[in-house]
Amino acid sequence: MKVAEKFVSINGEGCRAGELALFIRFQGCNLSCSYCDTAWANEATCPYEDLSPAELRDYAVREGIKNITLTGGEPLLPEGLKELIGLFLAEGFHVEIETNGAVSLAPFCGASRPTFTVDYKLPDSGCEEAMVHANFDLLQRTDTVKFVVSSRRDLERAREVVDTYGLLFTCGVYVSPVFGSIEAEEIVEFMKARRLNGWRLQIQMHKVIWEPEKRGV
Ligand SMILES: C[S@@+](CC[C@H](N)C(=O)[O-])C[C@H]1O[C@@H](n2cnc3c(N)ncnc32)[C@H](O)[C@@H]1O
Ligand SMILES: Nc1nc2[nH]cc(C(=O)O)c2c(=O)[nH]1
Ligand code: SF4
Ligand SMILES: [Mg+2]
Repeated sequence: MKVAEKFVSINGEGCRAGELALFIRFQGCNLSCSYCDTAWANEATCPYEDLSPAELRDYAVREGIKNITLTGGEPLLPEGLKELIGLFLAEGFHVEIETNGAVSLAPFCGASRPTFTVDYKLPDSGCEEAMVHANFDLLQRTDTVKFVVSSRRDLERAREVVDTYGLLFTCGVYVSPVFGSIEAEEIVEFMKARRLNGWRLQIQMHKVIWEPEKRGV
């Protein structure tokens, strides 16, 4: 499996934000979002370590961090992912997957499954047409749909998607600014004006703690 970077940090996003997590970032992605902050990991020329699922399991056991976040790139693409998830779950790790909404979750939703944070790519990302809406039927209370917004237009579309698919009844709903593109205050005003109960604003904590471009944190 092509691993672009692996590191221990605090999780800057998601339902376990602020907790320690071990990150595995896979190389390669099937989308090209306008705002992607890890475009470097999507390049075919990006240096990577080639590690087997068993090697990654052994690495995680050595590190001794209970939360594992699989990200990328797009983490649902690499061959061997199902095996890797199985090995991590068998060791008792909490496995969270940050996925882009453009890959079916179905193969990874057996009896024992990871937690998913599914991005819904909004109009300003340029990738909305790739969204797999059937994924919404597979989500559980412990999963999250995350909307990364750049504009008022994105916010309006996020609201439409949440209502159309009844997301507040099935999973968590998070909204997060494209870093530097929209003021968090504008998102809060939108939430207040529309009385968006149950929505949760999230700021990428690692970009506040470290330089926004810093890797490995
Ligand atoms: C780099 S992506 C990797 C996982 C997967 N490809 C995805 O898009 O969910 C991890 C998370 O970072 C978010 N992200 C990427 N660039 C961002 C930016 N400039 N500002 C805020 N969030 C960003 C994505 O929307 C996604 O939720
Ligand atoms: N600290 C930290 N937390 C994160 N949570 C999700 C991340 C990601 O890039 O998917 C990320 C990341 O890159 N760094
Ligand atoms: S799907 Fe994720 S990794 Fe791929 S381009 Fe979009 S934000 Fe970047
Ligand atoms: Mg990131």
